[in-house]
Amino acid sequence: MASYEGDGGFTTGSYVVGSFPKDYGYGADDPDHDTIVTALDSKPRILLMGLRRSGKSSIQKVVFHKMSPNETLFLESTNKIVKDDVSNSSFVQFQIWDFPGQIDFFDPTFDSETIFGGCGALIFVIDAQDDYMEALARLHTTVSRAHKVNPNIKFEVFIHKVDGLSDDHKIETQRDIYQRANDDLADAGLESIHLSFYLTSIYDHSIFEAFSKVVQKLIPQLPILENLLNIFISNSGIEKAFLFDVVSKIYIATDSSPVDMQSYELCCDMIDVVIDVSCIYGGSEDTDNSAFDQQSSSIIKMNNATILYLREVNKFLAIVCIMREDSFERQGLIDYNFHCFRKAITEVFNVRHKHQSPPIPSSPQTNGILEENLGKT
Ligand SMILES: Nc1nc2c(ncn2[C@@H]2O[C@H](COP(=O)(O)OP(=O)(O)OP(=O)(O)O)[C@@H](O)[C@H]2O)c(=O)[nH]1
Repeated sequence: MASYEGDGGFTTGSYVVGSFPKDYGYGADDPDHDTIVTALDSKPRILLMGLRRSGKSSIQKVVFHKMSPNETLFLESTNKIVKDDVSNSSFVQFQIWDFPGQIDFFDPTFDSETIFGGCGALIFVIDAQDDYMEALARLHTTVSRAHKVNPNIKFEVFIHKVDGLSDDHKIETQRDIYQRANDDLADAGLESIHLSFYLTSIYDHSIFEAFSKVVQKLIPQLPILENLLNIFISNSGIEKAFLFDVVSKIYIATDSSPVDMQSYELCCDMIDVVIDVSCIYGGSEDTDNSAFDQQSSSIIKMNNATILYLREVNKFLAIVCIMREDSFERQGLIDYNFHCFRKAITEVFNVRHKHQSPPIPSSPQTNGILEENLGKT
């Protein structure tokens, strides 16, 4: 068990951005972890589709396997469906299926019932640096086919590789793709299908942010998590809090104040720093115990009177909070509230686990306990 309480030394602009170790150093088993692992037992699928070389495999490798963006240059073309179960290493209990670019829906061996049937979200990747007319035609075929089989699928369009475009060009491309894709659907009488669009690149945090939003739509407990985060931050003097899936750096929930990309990036960088420092200095030499566990926490003081505070929620989840330095003077209160928050989260997933059914839509009891406890401190 190790606890890293960093203090000072880090300033905005000078913090180290480390890479996540591939061999993630978790150790002692977390009692809550099994509950949470099985909580999302239905394991919906996320399908990654798009033309050849649009960047599907790169996205999957960068987000879930810590591959550095430059290494994706050497990825070979995918020739068959690659099914990746990320549930062993991540809170995100989904299977990601990476499809070859040249897949043919009219091939009799393509079993659309099975493929689209259990699918939660379909991510269609469009290479924004290339001519996208063919991709739009393929998007239309894919969406109409998938919707016919399973009308509950969420359709997510990643306008990808936007690192090569100027800001104006990005906006213009997004507008054009949005217009054309929706016009095609309207012409086919499918205007009821909703497409969500994201500008993404593996060379910055946009791909993690977009994936976060895709995953959040598939977490039935999201409104409760948001509610708990709102209560937690408003009673603790915290400005913003993200609940992170540590391995993928996807945020599975945040409070209801708007997300500003810079804050998200800062929190992602903090996770990298903490894991790197913990793995180097946190483990004890004579045991296999992990460097990073439930006791781990970190405080980074920035040179603009802002504090980043990270606490481990369980083996997969960490909360990262942003607050003013003076709010942190009451660290005892924040820590106490954090314990209430952690307990409430565990309860939320326990309910799901026990009843094997969707969670209670709002959880007045859980919130009540938390509020009461928060009030007492
Ligand atoms: N500039 C830029 N290049 C990217 C990005 N994402 C992926 N690439 C590059 O795009 C190329 C193709 O990526 P892949 O991930 O192999 O594409 P794919 O869609 O899986 O291709 P298939 O397996 O043939 O269907 C690689 O050289 C990647 O490095 C991005 O965000 N920006």
